[in-house]
Amino acid sequence: MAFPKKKLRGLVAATITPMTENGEINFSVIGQYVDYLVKEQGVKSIFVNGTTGEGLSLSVAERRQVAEEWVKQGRNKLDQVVIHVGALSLKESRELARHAADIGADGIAVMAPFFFKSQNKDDLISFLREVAASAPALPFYYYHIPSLTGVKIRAEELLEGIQDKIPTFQGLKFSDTDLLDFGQCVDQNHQRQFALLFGVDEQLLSALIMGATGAVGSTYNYLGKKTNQMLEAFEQKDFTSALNYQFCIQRFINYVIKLGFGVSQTKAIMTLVSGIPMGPPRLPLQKATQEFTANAEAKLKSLDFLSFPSLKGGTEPIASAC
Ligand SMILES: CC(=O)N[C@@H]([C@@H](O)[C@H](O)[C@H](O)CO)[C@@H](O)CC(=O)C(=O)O
Repeated sequence: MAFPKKKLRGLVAATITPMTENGEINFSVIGQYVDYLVKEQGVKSIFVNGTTGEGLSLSVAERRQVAEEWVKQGRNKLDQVVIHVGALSLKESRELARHAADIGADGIAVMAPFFFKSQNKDDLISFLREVAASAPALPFYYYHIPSLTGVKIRAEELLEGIQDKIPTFQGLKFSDTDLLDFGQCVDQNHQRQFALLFGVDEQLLSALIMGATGAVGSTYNYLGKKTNQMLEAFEQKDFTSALNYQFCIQRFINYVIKLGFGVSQTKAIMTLVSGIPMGPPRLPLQKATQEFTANAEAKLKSLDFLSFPSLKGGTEPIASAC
C-alpha cells in the first residue's frame, strides 16, 4: 500500500492555467506563480489541472506539459503537487496518471466522468480503480464536485470500503455544500487517516469544525494569507477571530458571486492581486468584463485585501477592513 511521505493538509491552491492573449498556455510565468504562492500567500501545496486550471478544456498534450512545468518549478519550493488526471476517456486518464507518476508528482486526483455517468458507487469505483492502478505508487484522491459532474453519488457512500478496491486511496477533495455528507465522511473514517479536503472556500470554517484536514480551492491563490490566518486562529481555538476571518472572506466571495463568479473571474482577480498575467480563459468560457474587474478591485481595496501599496486606499484606516 502506498502512503504519502507527508499527509496532504492545510491550504492547497487550485492553480489557474496562465494563458497568453492568443489562448496558448503561458508557461513562462509558472515559476513566478510558485514563488508568489509560497512567499506572498503562504500556500505550499497545489492542485493542478482541476476546475480552476481548466484541465478539461486542455488537450492531453497540454495537460502533460502543464503538469511537468508545475512539478519542475515547484521542486524544493512546494510541499505537494497533486495532478488532476480525470477525463471522459479511461485511456486518457490512465495515460495522465502514468505521466504524473513519471514526472514525480505527489499525488493524483480524479473526478467522476460526466458524459456517460456512473449510475452507482460500484461502477464509479471501477473507473477510479483503473486509473489509480496506472500509478500504483502515487496517493489517489477522489475529486467530488457534483455541481459540475452531475454525478450525485454521496461521498460518504463512495468512501465505504474504498481502500479494499483502491489500495492507494488517500482521501477526498469535497467540492460541495452538503455538510451532512462531508461530516459523515469524517465521522466514519476516524481510523483510516484519510485526507478530507474541503473545496467550498466560503464555508471552510464550518468544514474545519466538522473535521476537514485541509482545503483545496481557487481563492487560496489570492486569499491564501487571509485564510491561513483563519486556520491559525482555529488551531489556537480562537473561534471569534476565526469567524471574523471567515466572514471577511465571505464578504468578498459573496460580492463577486453576485456579480457572476467563475474561472474567468478568478483569472482576472488573480492578475489584479498578484500582478502576474493569467490571461483569458479558453472557450467556451468568456473573459471577465472590465466592469467586473473594476468592481472586484474596489471591493478588495475596501476590505484591505490588496497588498501592493499603489492600490491601497491611502493611509487612513479602512472602516470595513478585515
Ligand atoms: C466550483 C468551483 O470552482 N469551486 C472551487 C472553489 O474554490 C470556489 O471557487 C470557491 O469556493 C468560490 O465559490 C474549487 O472547489 C474548485 C477546485 O478546487 C479546482 O479548481 O479544482
